[in-house]
Amino acid sequence: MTLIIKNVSKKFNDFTAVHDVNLEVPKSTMYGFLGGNGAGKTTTFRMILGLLPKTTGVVTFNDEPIDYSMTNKIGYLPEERGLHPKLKVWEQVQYLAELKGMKKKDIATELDYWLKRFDAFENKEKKIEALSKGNQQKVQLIAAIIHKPELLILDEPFSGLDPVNVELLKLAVKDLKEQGTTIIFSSHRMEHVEELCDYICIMSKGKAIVSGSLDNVKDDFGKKDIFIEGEHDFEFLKDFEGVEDFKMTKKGVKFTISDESYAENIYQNVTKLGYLKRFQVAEPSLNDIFIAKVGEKHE
Ligand SMILES: Nc1ncnc2c1ncn2[C@@H]1O[C@H](COP(=O)(O)OP(=O)(O)OP(=O)(O)O)[C@@H](O)[C@H]1O
Repeated sequence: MTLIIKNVSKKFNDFTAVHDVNLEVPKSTMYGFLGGNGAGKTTTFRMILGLLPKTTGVVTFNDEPIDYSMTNKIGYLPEERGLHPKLKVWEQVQYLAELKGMKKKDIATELDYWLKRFDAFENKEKKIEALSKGNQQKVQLIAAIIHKPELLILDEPFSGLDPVNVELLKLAVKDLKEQGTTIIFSSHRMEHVEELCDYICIMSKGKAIVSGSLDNVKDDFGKKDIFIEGEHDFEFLKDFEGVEDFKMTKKGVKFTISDESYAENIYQNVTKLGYLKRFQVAEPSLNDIFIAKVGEKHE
């Protein structure tokens, strides 16, 4: 395991913002953090980075505690974007990259590469304050990745980006992962996490209530979605054993079964009706899991 988070907790006065979080993040994987507002994601990230005093627990990266000596190996996109409004884009990135130990010549080459890749090369000479919010975010993101970090932590990297830029960013993080970077990011958008991540953690009220590989999380959840489409009345399926969350759709029905073993009986009954355009047993979506888990009580 590259990053190990053991028994990590943080209190702000009497309020427990993060409670006993334990996670293992393998090298060169993407780990997605989901959770409602105030769930504890940013606090966890800040603890991983050693930015919060008076925390309990242990965080190691490649078997060493994370401290200042590791700064060149780590990239961080904080939730609160912190760029200097009066600096030009290249000056800002150069300043931050030099702090990470890069040489001016390498910074210039890498900056041009990333600005072009993020379709923002024309902003190189502009002041930060003259850029839109999304374009400022791209600059901060470049500053987080320009030194090719081994560990990259991105706090809501997709927020505020238009769909074209979301795609550019997705491709970039996928490439970084392929090249060996271990990436953690938070998002409120389930579909981004579902598409990109090998591992997920759902936080609720400071606790990691679900964590592990996406496949295991889906298997453990157990439930499956069934989609049926055709020109028949499917209403009778509502009363079948194991059927939950029954919903009529424009083309048929969608519901959940509490275990895949219920699918066969449903299939046999529904095929008696005649031609079907669709009968699909699908993995639960992350959205289904999130709603089911975060909706439950976690004491
Ligand atoms: N410096 C602080 N002092 C007091 N309370 C804090 C501090 N920082 C965070 N908190 C509290 O800790 C809890 C967790 O906050 P955190 O920012 O980690 O949540 P989050 O999951 O990142 O939320 P969001 O999705 O809204 O960004 C919240 O209730 C927040 O108000």
